[in-house]
Amino acid sequence: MSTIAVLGAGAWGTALAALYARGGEAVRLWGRDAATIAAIEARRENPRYLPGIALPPSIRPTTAPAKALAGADLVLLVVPAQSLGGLAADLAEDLPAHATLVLCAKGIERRTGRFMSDIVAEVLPDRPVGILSGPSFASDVACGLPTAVTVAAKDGETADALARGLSTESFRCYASDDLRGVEAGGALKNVLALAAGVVIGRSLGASAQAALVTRGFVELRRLGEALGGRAETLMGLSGLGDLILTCSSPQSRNFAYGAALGRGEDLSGLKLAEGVFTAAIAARLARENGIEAPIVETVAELLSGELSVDEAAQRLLQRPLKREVG
Ligand SMILES: NC(=O)c1ccc[n+]([C@@H]2O[C@H](COP(=O)([O-])OP(=O)(O)OC[C@H]3O[C@@H](n4cnc5c(N)ncnc54)[C@H](O)[C@@H]3O)[C@@H](O)[C@H]2O)c1
Ligand SMILES: O=P(O)(O)OC[C@H](O)CO
Repeated sequence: MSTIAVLGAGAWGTALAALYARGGEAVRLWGRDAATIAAIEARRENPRYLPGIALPPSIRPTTAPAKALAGADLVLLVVPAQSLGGLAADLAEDLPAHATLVLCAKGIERRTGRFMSDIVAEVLPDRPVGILSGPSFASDVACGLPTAVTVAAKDGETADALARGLSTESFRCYASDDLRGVEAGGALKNVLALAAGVVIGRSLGASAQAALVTRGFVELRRLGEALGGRAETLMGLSGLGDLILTCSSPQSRNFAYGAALGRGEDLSGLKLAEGVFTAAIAARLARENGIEAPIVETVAELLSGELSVDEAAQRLLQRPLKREVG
């Protein structure tokens, strides 16, 4: 049995806590929001982020980081990408020396262009670090529905050990030593899910959706490779797999955000959509690396208000014709 500290009591942190508590691990769940933690303690439910899903009684919720971290073998960092650097710095003193960190956010730090593993390597150097990414909606995982994801680490042995430690009967983890490929796939698919949502919200049709997702995948692969990932990783669960999931389901918050944008609705009050924070920095990284990424760039300009939805669609359709491959 492992002792697992889950840091971040939003939808994904709560789902992972439920998954591992049901699997018999000792799980502590830390959150900064006292009302959410109190509700989990009292009602065995996270009413704000995962309403209606019963949580195992063995989860130990807390607002005290030191309590969550004491004696933990595995520490799952499950806050949004833009908050990871601050959280890692705050927790440095309480982290057990031997604990392996598992980074669960999908994004790129917009101010610096750093991926999640870069942030942690700088703030908490010399720690064993893994990335967990792949097609996995929090509510599915919290309910025990099956899926498969990728767990990556810089070296294959650490990745294999993490994949064994993090797999359960319903949650199948494949190991990878391509850390950058796995985190690039997870971050970039969010930007493309926004675009797919816009297509559906603007009623442009299922044909346009399939075309956009296919060309979006070309961009994900090109840019992911330019940033250091491997093509076969980007074609795996954390790239193509998660792209398929989030570009086809309104259950995806990124897709839902794009759909609301496409319908011209008020966007305030929507749930976390990581692609909103990643789009501009991904477009900048593409430009800096000489990578053609018209969909990613168009999403960034749409979000910044430089383009309307109809102008964005026209711009993509009117690009010069070219060969599909090469
Ligand atoms: N929800 C999913 O289905 C899912 C699945 C896989 C990966 N992820 C990724 O996990 C990450 C977290 O997503 P989520 O769904 O849990 O989001 P969420 O909006 O449901 O919850 C975010 C949580 O982080 C907390 N938080 C935010 N900033 C913080 C800070 N500075 N310090 C401490 N806590 C902070 C919030 O209070 C909240 O509890 C994202 O990068 C997301 O892409 C989500
Ligand atoms: O709801 P989304 O769009 O953040 O997607 C959640 C997960 O990343 C799906 O794998």
